[in-house]
Amino acid sequence: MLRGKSVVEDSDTLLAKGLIPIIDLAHCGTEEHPVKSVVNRVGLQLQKALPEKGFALLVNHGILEEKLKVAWQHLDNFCSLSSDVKEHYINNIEGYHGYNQNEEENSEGEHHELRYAFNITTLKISNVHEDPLPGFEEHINELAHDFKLLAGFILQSLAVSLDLNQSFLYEKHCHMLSGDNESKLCLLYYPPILEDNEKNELFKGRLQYTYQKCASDTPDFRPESDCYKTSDVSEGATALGQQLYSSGHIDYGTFTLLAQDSEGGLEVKLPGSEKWQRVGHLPGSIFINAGEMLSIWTENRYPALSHRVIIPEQEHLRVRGRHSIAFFCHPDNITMIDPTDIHHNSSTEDDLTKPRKKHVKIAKEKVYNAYQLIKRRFKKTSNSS
Ligand SMILES: O=C(O)CCC(=O)C(=O)O
Ligand SMILES: [Fe+2]
Repeated sequence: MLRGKSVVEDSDTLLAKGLIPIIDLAHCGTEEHPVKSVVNRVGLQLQKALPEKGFALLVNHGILEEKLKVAWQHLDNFCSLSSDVKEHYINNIEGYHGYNQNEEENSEGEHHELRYAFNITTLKISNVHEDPLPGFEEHINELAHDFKLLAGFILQSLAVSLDLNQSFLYEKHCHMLSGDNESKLCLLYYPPILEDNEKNELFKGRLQYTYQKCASDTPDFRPESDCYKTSDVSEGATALGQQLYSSGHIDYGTFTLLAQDSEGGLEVKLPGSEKWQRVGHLPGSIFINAGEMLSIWTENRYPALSHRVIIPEQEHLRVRGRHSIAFFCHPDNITMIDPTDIHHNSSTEDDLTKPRKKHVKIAKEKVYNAYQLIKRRFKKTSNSS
């Protein structure tokens, strides 16, 4: 048994309690012709969901579950390649594109993968050889494109939700997956956690899924020190965090879209709360959460969601590991993340009646562009770890 285990019943999840905003994207149109009424309705739903919960579940988003499953199958095939073949895909050549090696040595000098991550940062690069992985590149590129389109739609609704011109945010993210923009699609596989064998116990002790070095050869902008927060330690996670796949963190972009293959222990802290709560799994849905840049842009009107992934208590879930796909939506690098932009471009009554003093105060604060914010965050993270 894993130490400190506390079984969360299915009925204990936010989903089962009916506390998750579910946003239906059916009939939303195409990228060139989004259906205005759906854009507006989704905008209204985001306007309520993001301040209150920091996240929502998207359904009927147009990305077929089958397509996600095929991507995970491809990732599994990739993971089972020998280390020397995998090495060809390590992402140190073209920025962060490609395979993120993340292995840890146990006390006997054996290497174990903690998390496999394959990133798609641009749709142009062709660094996946067809040979050992037929169809892999075509499939993941198509999937990355689908996520980009979905993000594009959400950006338009998000702008509407902030009383901005519909294209305001969309235009500031127009280089997603094409350079000068830190957005990426990340295919993730966390190998199963086995237990009850002495060696493995030792391995688990060093496992440090909490201490996510998952992108150790690339900037992983998450606050690593978070894994030692007492709130992570409470409610079933041990001090070393053996029960966490991913420690408590916020994402740094505008928002993240996350698909999961099953109930894999995703937990969130609702805005204003210090309590970790299990989300629950709605098959086929995509989880959307606000990132740090959106919270800066909106002066915390849409707070960045704290989340983590805990290793499921249920043996049958644990032994099959976890697959997920995250699309980190970032503004173009040169975009100034300036809250006054949102004020100036919006025309709500509230905005018009806001005291002038407030604007003066905002104007005085230093404004960074998206790239500078990422660098600053990275610097902070590496200083604290
Ligand atoms: O793997 C997951 O499902 C979550 C990953 C995550 O939150 C992240 O990489 O930022
Ligand atoms: Fe995250």
